[in-house]
Amino acid sequence: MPCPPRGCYTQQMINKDQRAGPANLPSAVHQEKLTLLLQQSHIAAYISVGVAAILVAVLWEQQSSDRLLTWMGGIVATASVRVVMYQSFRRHPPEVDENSHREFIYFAATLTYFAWWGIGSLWIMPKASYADQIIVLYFMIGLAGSAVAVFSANWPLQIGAVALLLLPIVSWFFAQGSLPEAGMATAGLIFLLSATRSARVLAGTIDTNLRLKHQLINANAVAERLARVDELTNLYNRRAFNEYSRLQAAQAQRTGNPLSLVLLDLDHFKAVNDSYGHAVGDDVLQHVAKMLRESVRESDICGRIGGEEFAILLPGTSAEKAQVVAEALRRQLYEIPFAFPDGEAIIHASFGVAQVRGEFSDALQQADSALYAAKTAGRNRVELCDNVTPIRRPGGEQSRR
Ligand SMILES: Nc1nc2c(ncn2[C@@H]2O[C@H](COP(=O)(O)OP(=O)(O)OP(=O)(O)O)[C@@H](O)[C@H]2O)c(=O)[nH]1
Repeated sequence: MPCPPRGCYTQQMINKDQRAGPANLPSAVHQEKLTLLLQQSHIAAYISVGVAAILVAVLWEQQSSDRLLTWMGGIVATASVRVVMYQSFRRHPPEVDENSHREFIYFAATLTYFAWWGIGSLWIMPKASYADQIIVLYFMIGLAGSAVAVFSANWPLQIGAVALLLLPIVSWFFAQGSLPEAGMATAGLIFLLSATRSARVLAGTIDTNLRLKHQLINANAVAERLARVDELTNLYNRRAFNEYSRLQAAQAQRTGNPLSLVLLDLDHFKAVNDSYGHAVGDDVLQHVAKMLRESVRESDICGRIGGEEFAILLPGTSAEKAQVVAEALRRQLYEIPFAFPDGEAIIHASFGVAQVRGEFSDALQQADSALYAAKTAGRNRVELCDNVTPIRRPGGEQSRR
């Protein structure tokens, strides 16, 4: 089947739309937050390994090299888990609606990384000098600040990272009991509380923005669908059918492949509405649409182009073959009675067939003439345009809508 134009619905897409509906909003937002988080945090993992190396260099003279290198090894190992997991997410992104255990492992690895930083900082901090303690506290506060920004898409991870980084060192300072250390502890605590508050505000703002974004995406998808699909029958509406058919006609002219058009109009449909009411009339239209959808090829395009008028475009099909298809549809409709409230009755339709040989509008007029000929010849029959003298309906094509 030739590729449909961009933004144009194919029948398969319409069928898929019917099944899928708009994306699940909470899942779509969750997935986007996860993507945002992963994108930011894997670069942050490299940066924080660099920062750890600087801290090791700064403390090299004051602390045992074994201890510093062991701590650095732990930082590299836990950061590597985050990077490897990021690569795995990149290669196999989680589906919307998937409840991913990988996500849990990633969160656990990230929190372990920050716990290693937070608890390890006490282990590598030279306890004898205030200057060294301030240096370590400075590094921890800086890292906590960047964690607020990096994990802004996930509030629990933000708070977890900041708490794991700062709580051990702040508690240790408080436990020392001296005034300078209590001052450093208080400064760290104030930073911890303000970072927690900022984290919450930032995460809330991101959540609201993503929700609005996905609501807009869903609303656009629904509007796009409504503009092209007939709500009652889920077939193409007239505008979309014509648009698609014009493109197919141009393509058929280029490739030389045959293309045909079948129009069908239910017979005496007014009587159905008058006898059973509009709601039953709608049921009949849906019944016919379902039959058409299920009977034609996947590559054929069905549309409801008027009240009780349908059209089918058949790529790769000559008028003679389209006439056979139309005849089969006519018989199928005629042979399967419709269950009306007071019993079964036959629904039938008249068909007009034409081959699209140039402009689609010409073929539409020819098929319409053939359809009119089928109506005037007694209804419930198929006419091929080549067999009928072109007839303009009284009042022209417009008068039927
Ligand atoms: N239930 C329902 N009826 C519709 C809809 N659109 C158009 N109609 C009705 O379709 C009927 C068309 O009537 P006519 O144009 O006289 O055609 P007909 O009765 O089928 O007669 P022939 O085509 O000459 O066989 C009218 O009663 C319209 O109200 C719709 O969406 N739902």
